Amino acid sequence: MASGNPPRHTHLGHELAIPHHLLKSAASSASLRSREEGAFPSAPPSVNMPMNVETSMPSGNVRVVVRVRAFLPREYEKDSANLIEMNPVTQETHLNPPPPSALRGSRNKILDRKTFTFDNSFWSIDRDDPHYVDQEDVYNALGQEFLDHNFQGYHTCIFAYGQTGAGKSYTMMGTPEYPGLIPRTCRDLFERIKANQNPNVTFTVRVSYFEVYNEHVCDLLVPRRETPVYLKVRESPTEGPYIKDLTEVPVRSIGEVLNWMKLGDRSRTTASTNMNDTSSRSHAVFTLVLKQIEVCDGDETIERLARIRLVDLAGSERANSTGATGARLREGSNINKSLTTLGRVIAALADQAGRRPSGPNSKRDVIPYRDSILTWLLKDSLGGNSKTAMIACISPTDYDETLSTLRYADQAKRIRTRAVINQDQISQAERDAEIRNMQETIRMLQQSVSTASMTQEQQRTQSEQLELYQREVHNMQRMMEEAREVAECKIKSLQTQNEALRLHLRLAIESLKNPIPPVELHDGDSEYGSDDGEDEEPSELQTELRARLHELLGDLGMFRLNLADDVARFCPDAPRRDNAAVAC
Ligand SMILES: Nc1ncnc2c1ncn2[C@@H]1O[C@H](COP(=O)(O)OP(=O)(O)OP(=O)(O)O)[C@@H](O)[C@H]1O
Repeated sequence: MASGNPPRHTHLGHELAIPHHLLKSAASSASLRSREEGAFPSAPPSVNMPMNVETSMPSGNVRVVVRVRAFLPREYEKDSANLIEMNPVTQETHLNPPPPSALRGSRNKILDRKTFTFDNSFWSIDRDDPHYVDQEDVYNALGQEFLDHNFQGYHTCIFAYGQTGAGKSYTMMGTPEYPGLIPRTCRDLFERIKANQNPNVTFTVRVSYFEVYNEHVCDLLVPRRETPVYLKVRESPTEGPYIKDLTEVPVRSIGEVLNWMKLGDRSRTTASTNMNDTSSRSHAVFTLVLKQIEVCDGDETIERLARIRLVDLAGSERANSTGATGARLREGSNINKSLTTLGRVIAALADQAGRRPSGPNSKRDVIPYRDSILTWLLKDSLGGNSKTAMIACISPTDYDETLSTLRYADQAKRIRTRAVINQDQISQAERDAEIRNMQETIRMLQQSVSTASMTQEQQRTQSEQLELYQREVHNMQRMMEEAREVAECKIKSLQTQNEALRLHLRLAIESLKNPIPPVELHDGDSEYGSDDGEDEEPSELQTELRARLHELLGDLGMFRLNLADDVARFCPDAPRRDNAAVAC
């Protein structure tokens, strides 16, 4: 939108031409300006980030890991066989066919041993195994690296996929005893912020939490009501799909995030099925937005923005194994519908990535994001501006479901996203001007909506347009507010420094007017010393006091030298004194 002919907005059956500069500013303001991946040489030293961010993720590809969970009591009871093998060196995952005794009577298809290779194969079956991967290991292998990307200004998304009861919620959320990736990410985020040494950088964190249940979006950070409130999904040309009126709360500590997380978890839709006592019946999306504002010289600020999206999908399931009927069955079919759409989106993206780079006129496939709310909301994470990872969770005992999950994951490996650093460097004056331009655009749109007899369709389009602009202005105002707060802090600290300098100078001038006479210290000169102490050893206290006195006199000498320097710098007309004379 920023170049070429200005797009025209339909108005009253004619076209309403919005001045080009207004459109340009509106388009560029809502999303932070981005740099191409790799263009940003290294993280600023202010951010607690390894200088050499080591990444095993090939540039742009979705990172795919697989995790096999421990046996559950019901699997022990049935004496189920373990079908999974993993090679910690090659990261291969092997799926073996079940023993003939475990095959259902009618089954006559021959099952093969299947092998897949992922970025990581996490073995979480037996805690006593030397290669056992616990919650911390998963975080260290994946979460840490993704948080590094966030501090660099990249959006990221980690989502857990797998059949019901395969360990998605355990991996993402975990238990109080074994916290998962989400609480660990939050903790590490605040620890890194606390460790930041650069006083010019300030951090703000906001959190939101929603679920997609039966193709409806519910805000998990507002208390549940009798009649559920469903939120609408909208799409902005600059931000992509977003949820209108979703609660986003600022958080200042890990304690605050955990409280919100608990509140959200209590509102989440879960139910007991044959496969899982606390089965998630919805897709839950936990999002943190990290903003870093660095105040530079003048009124310029650099802002880096990262969205950290952590998704616990509902489990894919077969109706006969979950034993679902009624509402559970309807939930299940909706869950499967959105997961099937997710599968189609992944397949289309993988297919697109597998083809040779297309020429300027070649047609790109339409990716069916809009076929489900889940895929529409994850559009950016799956095929856009995000570094993305998929954790495929598998059970060690179910051949068919595990094979389907592994195939899904294998396809996801081929997807390439286009992550960019979301960074904006702009002065307050420029931003003020942009806001004024956008407000002007809104005023024109308001006029066009209210003045004339438009068809309902035109009115709807105009209103949507208006809503988008208003959201953009709101975002800009919030950014300005944050930048202003940071600048005010900086000004306060400069004022304090200024005060200190003034005091220093006043002392300097006073010292010039009333010079302190040089003091000479002789070893015997102390009210604590002895007069005839020639042959008497000084006490420990005396030695200590003498040393301290020497130290103080040394400091005094330095102080006087500094004063003389300051006087020479700040009061060049004052009578000059010999430095050597003022120093002791
Ligand atoms: N790595 C693991 N180690 C030990 N127990 C695990 C592990 N992963 C999962 N579990 C246990 O397995 C059970 C099912 O796990 P979880 O609820 O995470 O599955 P899920 O994939 O989220 O299922 P659903 O899709 O139905 O919500 C839980 O009792 C959980 O504690």
